[in-house]
Amino acid sequence: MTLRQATALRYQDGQLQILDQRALPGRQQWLTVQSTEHLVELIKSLAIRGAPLIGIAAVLYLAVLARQGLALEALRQTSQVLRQSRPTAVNLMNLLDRINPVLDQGAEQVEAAALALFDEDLALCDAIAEAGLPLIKPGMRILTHCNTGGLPTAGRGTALGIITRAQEAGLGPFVWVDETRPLLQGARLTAYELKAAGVAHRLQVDSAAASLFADGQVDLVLVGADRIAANGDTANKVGTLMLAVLAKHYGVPFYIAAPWTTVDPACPGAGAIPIEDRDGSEVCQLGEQQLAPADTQTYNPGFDVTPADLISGWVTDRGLITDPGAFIA
Ligand SMILES: CSC[C@H]1O[C@H](OP(=O)(O)O)[C@H](O)[C@@H]1O
Repeated sequence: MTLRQATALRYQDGQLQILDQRALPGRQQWLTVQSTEHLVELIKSLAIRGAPLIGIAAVLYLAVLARQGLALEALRQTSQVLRQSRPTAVNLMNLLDRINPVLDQGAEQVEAAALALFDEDLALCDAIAEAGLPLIKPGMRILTHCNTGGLPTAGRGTALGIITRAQEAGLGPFVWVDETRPLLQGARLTAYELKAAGVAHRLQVDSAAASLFADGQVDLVLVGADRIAANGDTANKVGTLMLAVLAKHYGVPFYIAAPWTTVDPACPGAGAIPIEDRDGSEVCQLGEQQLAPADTQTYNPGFDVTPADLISGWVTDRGLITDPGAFIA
């Protein structure tokens, strides 16, 4: 049985479908991946998004091509093309590195390897939720950024997976949701997921976070990651570093939640993490509405890097890590 169903991805018998996250929360639009070029466009445009899910979509699409009988050299070239689709989230590279060695072993082996990577991420999400649960005290007010639930993973998510696990445990967490400009993953996706999970939350513009800290309204910051370097420096959605500095200043614990597939032991630290420089139209427009003159020069990094010394700990599938030395190979 090859069916695999995640919140935003479905694979069965050589067909890969994705829930277009650009259309959420207004429209539930499922798309069938038509070609490598189509998949790259879906990843680049964040129809498919989230460090774990990008990698899972890539390896499952190699299974689609292998079942179609694509030649080995073409499979290898496709793997290289997919590797370039988004440079920061290392899960993509880590998962491709794990399926590349079996590309010459036939469609059945390629598909089995891809499905195993899907199943692994689902289990990693559950392990992260259990490892993070002890951090959550009853009624805790948690601030989160971007979106880290079931939408960007094969399972229940990373940071949001811990929060919904705490909800299931009756701890009644409250979540401050950063809207997360410019693509609004918080407003569009995290609020959508928390509402579905019955978790109390309020949405704020990113720049309102500072006053929440100043007013003593935040007990914990819990966010995801796209790449954890060997020294613990951690890349995540732009705006995360600002929260880490605020948390340090106001004495609030700041935790990262991520599977070990987000760790890059070959990356020495912040300066070596490639940060995606995204199109300025994302800043100058809001959907079809022009906010700034179209030719306005912009600065639109997709991510920023929080230095390890601003991070209280990393919740991973291998447990709660507080020593950044744990990420060295
Ligand atoms: C569990 S998703 C991890 C990570 O990915 C998101 O980035 P994007 O929405 O650009 O794919 C965000 O940085 C999350 O924290």
